[in-house]
Order: sequence, then structure tokens, then C-alpha cells
Amino acid sequence: MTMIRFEDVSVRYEGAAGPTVRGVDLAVPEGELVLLVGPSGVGKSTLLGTVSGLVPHFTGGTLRGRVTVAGRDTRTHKPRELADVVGTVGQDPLAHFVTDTVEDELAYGMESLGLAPDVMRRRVEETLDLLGLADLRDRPITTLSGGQQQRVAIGSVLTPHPRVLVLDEPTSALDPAAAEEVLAVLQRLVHDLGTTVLMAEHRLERVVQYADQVLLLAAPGEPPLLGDPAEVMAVSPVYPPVVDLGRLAGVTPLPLTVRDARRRTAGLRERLVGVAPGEGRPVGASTAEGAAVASEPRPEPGPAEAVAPASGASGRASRWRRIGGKGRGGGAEVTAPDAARPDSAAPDASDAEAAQAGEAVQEAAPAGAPRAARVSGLAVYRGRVEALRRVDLDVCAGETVALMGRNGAGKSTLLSTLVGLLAPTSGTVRVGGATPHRTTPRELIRRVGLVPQEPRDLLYADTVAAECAAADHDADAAPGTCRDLVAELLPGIADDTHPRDLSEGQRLALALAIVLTARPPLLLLDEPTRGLDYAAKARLVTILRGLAAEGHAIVLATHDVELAAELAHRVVILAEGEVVADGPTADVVVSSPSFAPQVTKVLAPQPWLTVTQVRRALRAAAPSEGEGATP
Ligand SMILES: Nc1ncnc2c1ncn2[C@@H]1O[C@H](COP(=O)(O)OP(=O)(O)OP(=O)(O)O)[C@@H](O)[C@H]1O
Ligand SMILES: Nc1ncnc2c1ncn2[C@@H]1O[C@H](COP(=O)(O)OP(=O)(O)OP(=O)(O)O)[C@@H](O)[C@H]1O
Repeated sequence: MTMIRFEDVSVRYEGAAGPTVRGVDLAVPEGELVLLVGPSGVGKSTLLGTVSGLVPHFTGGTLRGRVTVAGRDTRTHKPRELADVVGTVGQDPLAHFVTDTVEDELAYGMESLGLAPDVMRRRVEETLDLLGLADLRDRPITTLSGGQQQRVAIGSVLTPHPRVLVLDEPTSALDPAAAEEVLAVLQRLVHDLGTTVLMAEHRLERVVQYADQVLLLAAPGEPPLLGDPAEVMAVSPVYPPVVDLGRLAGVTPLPLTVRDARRRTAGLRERLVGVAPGEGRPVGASTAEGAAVASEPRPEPGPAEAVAPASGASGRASRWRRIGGKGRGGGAEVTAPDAARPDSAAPDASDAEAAQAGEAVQEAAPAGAPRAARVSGLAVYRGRVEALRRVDLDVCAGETVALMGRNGAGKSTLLSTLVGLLAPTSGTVRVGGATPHRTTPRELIRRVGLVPQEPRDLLYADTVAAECAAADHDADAAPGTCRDLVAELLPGIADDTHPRDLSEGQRLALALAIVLTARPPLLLLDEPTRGLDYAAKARLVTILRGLAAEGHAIVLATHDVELAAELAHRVVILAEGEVVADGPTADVVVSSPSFAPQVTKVLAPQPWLTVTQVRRALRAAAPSEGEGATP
């Protein structure tokens, strides 16, 4: 039986040059999990919105054609009138929470449907266990970490047992283990209860193996393709590392799981015997590209004038950014690597430059580089929660550190402490020689910049162009700097778009560009690949490598094991507020089942991390081989 039917559906937003989605004419059968894939901004959320009824009721725009769910037309039924059939989780859970605490939120949907109290009680308990939320049941939702919030959002649509689930990147803020748990739960609903799931996701390495069918939106306005996952992956512009590896090895049908790939790429493994991954480490080449992109000379900004009040622990990143930009005149300012130089005890910056200039030495942190940040004996309480304890961490100029760990482990807390949004409860934090929470924002902006987990926190102008102009002004950068960065990260974003109307990936690209405009010596990124497609991720990697090569220190909190493998020199794993592992990326991730990237799992025990590495090694070993493979 058909559960969701699209009949010649198109959606056009006001002011857009053409329809965002067009020619959608297909049916999703009951009891299937259909995965919606495609590049950032292609219209995935829009299409999901037509099913949940949010498009056009809440987003504006014009819907043509017809979408029916369980026979109900979503245009004539308001989202409320679909609530008993469709459960929706959007990309920004915080925007949709209706109650204050975890338990209330889980019960809310059932209350509105008038379920019996004993049923509600039982389902709340079940869901708390299923999603690992039992310890958080009484917590105010606003005090939860990003991943904890996402779990609550998912739990709250599961409790009413809807027949259809519409999920927009439901694992984007989840740690790898939690993502697997959630996907296993969804699969069980599909298999045991016949629930129909329509889910958009960028991290295909996490989800493609659960899909019964894949629905591909390849380009804006192009009609979609629905079909068998392996067949769609063969023509899709977005695909996970196992598929990339399968393409490289010429395997058909393409492998979708690590297990599949292990079995069918034995030949590839043989060709790699005796080849050292280091030889294929992409750092050298990509760094050069990145440096060219990011090494525009920075205009010399002026001396400090008005000293703005410190943002303090409660200040939002946005205020901090704006305040930091106010009242600049002309005069000297420390440039990036110098500002990163902390105390006199640190080695000279020229050592670092020498180390970075040296060929692909980036497997390890650049030796002898000056320190960009030092955290010692740090503990941070948030309310009654001890979010960090006994944390020691040094980050050097030119080094990229991935901060990983379960949801709620303390990653965002550590980043917030490094930008002075939170004060240490005990211990010390020094960034570029300053103590962040005691430093005025306008001083701090020269030392450290944070791209927050929710990019919206940085945005409040009315248009993309105005955001970019403000960022250039704040950072004393040449006009157009920020706009160019946006275009480089994600082409095709219109100047006059309201940031609110950007897709998730577009909004992140904008926030990243704003922070990168100031070229802070210490750059912090909280989950920087949410909503980004693989191509945008690759461009981000190039830009960040370029910045690292110039001496910027980068710390990124991420659940994206593929990103960490590609980019980080070093991985630090936090667990319950403590550092439990800290070492070179290959050492830390290869030994961890949760944090190992797909290529590592497929090619173990050989220590490969990324397809790029493998591809380059094959080319180096036999220059004619691998040339015909995907670029
Ligand atoms: N309410 C709106 N008004 C105007 N334009 C919009 C609106 N919502 C989305 N758009 C535009 O429609 C296009 C598709 O956006 P959508 O969010 O559907 O993409 P997406 O594929 O989900 O992207 P991502 O992968 O980044 O989440 C984008 O260019 C976006 O700027
Ligand atoms: N305002 C707050 N009040 C009380 N506890 C809080 C507050 N903010 C965060 N916490 C708790 O502090 C701990 C660390 O949260 P943090 O956001 O640093 O985790 P995280 O590692 O970034 O998680 P995620 O991967 O989910 O983003 C979590 O247990 C969280 O619930």
C-alpha cells in the first residue's frame, strides 16, 4: 500500500528564480525506509516539508501538484490535522520544543492526541530507555547538549507511534554510537510495526545501509530519482566513503556497508600491501591549494579605541563578535601567528614556520610550534553538572585538533570556555597569552573565533550581503572578503536571501565565512559539517588545511569521523568531562571501533584513513592506475 504519494509536485518560494523542487511524481510504500539524499540546498527539507505540511503552511511559497499521506492531502490538512499520522523532526529541534523538560516533551504529542495516561506513562518510560535519556528525564531542555536535544526531539515523535516519520538529518548532532542506536530503533519500527520513514541525511556512511530505497535530488529543480540504494549510489553526486572505495576498486554492484566492502575489495587490499599510507597523505598538495585560497594579505587594522564591556559567561557569541568589531581605528595589530604566540617560554614562531614549510610533516603536530592555547586542570560546572574536570590540553599554532566523544561529554563546554563564554570553575585557560573570560571581546576577537553549533546564533542581519558586510567591517577585512568565502564554501547563495530562509548547510557556510573573515589565530568550530554535503565538506577541509598551514590553530568538536580522519593531526576524546585519549589521529581512531572511519574498517589491519589517501597511493604506485577513477 502507498503511504506517501507525490503527484507532479513542485514548490516555488517567493522571489526565487524557479521552483526549488519540480516534477516530483512518485510513491513511498508503507513500511519502507526511504532515504532522501542530495547536495546542500537542493531542496531536501523542502520536499520533507510538503509531507509534514510545513510547506507551504509555515514556510510560504507555492506548492503545485498534490502530496497525500495515508490518503490525506497535506495542503488541505494543516500540520496539526496530520499529527496523528505524521511525526516530524526538523533540523533545528530547539525551535520546535513546546515544553520545558525532557519528560514533558516526550509526553506532549501523546497528550495532544488524547492518549490514556497509563499508555502515555509506559511509552515515556520505554522511550527514555530506548534513547538513553533516563538520567536526563527531569532536565530543562535548554540545559541539554546539542545531541541530547536531538535525541529528545526524536523521542518526542516516537511516543505517539505515528504511521509515518519524516526526519530531517536526525543524526546530525549525534555521536557515532548514538546514531547507530537511533537508526536501529527506526529500523525496528519499520520492520516490526510497518512504520514508513522518509529521512534526509548527509552522512550517508551512517544511514545508507538501512535504506530500502534511496530518493536522489541531484540538482535544484531536477526531477528526483527513486530506486535501489546501490543503483542510485552509482549515479549519485553524493556518496559515502565505502561507495567511493567501491568505485575506485571497480566493484559492481557498489558496496553499501563496511562488511560488504571488506568482502569485495580484497584485490584493492592486495594492491596496497607494502604501500605506506603516509605516502598518500593528501596534506601537502591540498595545503598548497588551501593556502592559495586563504592567504590574501590581511589589511592592517587600527589601534583600539572604545573598549567594549566583556561579554561574560552569559554573552552570546553573536554579541561578542559584534562588540569585538566596534570602535576600530587605524594602527598596528598583531597578525595571526604572532597573536597566537603566548608567553616568552614558547619557542619562536619561525620554528613553527619551518616545521610547517617542511614537506608533508602534518601527520604529527608541527614540532616546536608556539602554543595557541593552554588548558590546565580545568573544571567547569554548568548548574549542578560537572561538565569538565581535570582537563589538560595544549594546542599549538598550525595544529588541527578534533575533539570527539559521546553526546554530553563536554566538547561544546570546552570550546565555550576557550572563547570566554564560560568561566572555569577551577584550573586555568590561556589563549594567545590572555585569559578568555577576563578579556574584553574586542581584544579576544584577535585571538580566537568560534563557529557555534547553532550557526543561527551568529546571524542577525536581514540579508546574506548585510551579514557579510558587517563581518568585513568587524574584522577590518577588505570589503568582499566574507562574501568570497561564502561563495567558495557553497556557491549559489543569493545576496538578498534572508539568513532565516537559507538551508541548514547554507547557513553554516555563512557562519563559517563570517568567523573566517577575522582570521583568528585560534579557530574553534562546533560540529562544522552539519548540513554540509561531501563537496562542501571537501572545500571546508581545503580551507581549514590552508589556515593550519599558515599557522592558525584549529580545534573542532565533531562527530564526523570521516572529517576527523581527513583533517585532524590529533584527536582528543572526552568522556564524561575528562580527556580519555589524546594522540595522533591515526593512533586514536584506528584503535577505536566508534571513531574509526569507514576506510579504516574496510582496509584493517592496514592503517588507511581516507579514500583520498588510498587513491593517491595507488596513483603514486602505478601512475596510470586509478586515473580513470572518480576525481
Ligand atoms: N522559506 C523559504 N523561503 C525562501 N527560500 C527558501 C525557504 N526555505 C528554503 N529556501 C531555499 O530553497 C532552497 C532549498 O532549501 P532546503 O532547505 O530545502 O535544502 P536542503 O536540500 O534541505 O539543504 P541542506 O542539505 O543544506 O539542509 C535553498 O536555496 C533555500 O535557500
Ligand atoms: N546550561 C546547562 N546547565 C546544566 N547542564 C548543562 C548546561 N549546558 C550543558 N550542560 C550539560 O553539560 C554536559 C556537557 O555538555 P556539552 O554541550 O559540553 O556536551 P557536548 O560534548 O558538546 O555534547 P554534544 O555532542 O551533544 O554536542 C552535558 O551533560 C550537558 O547536559
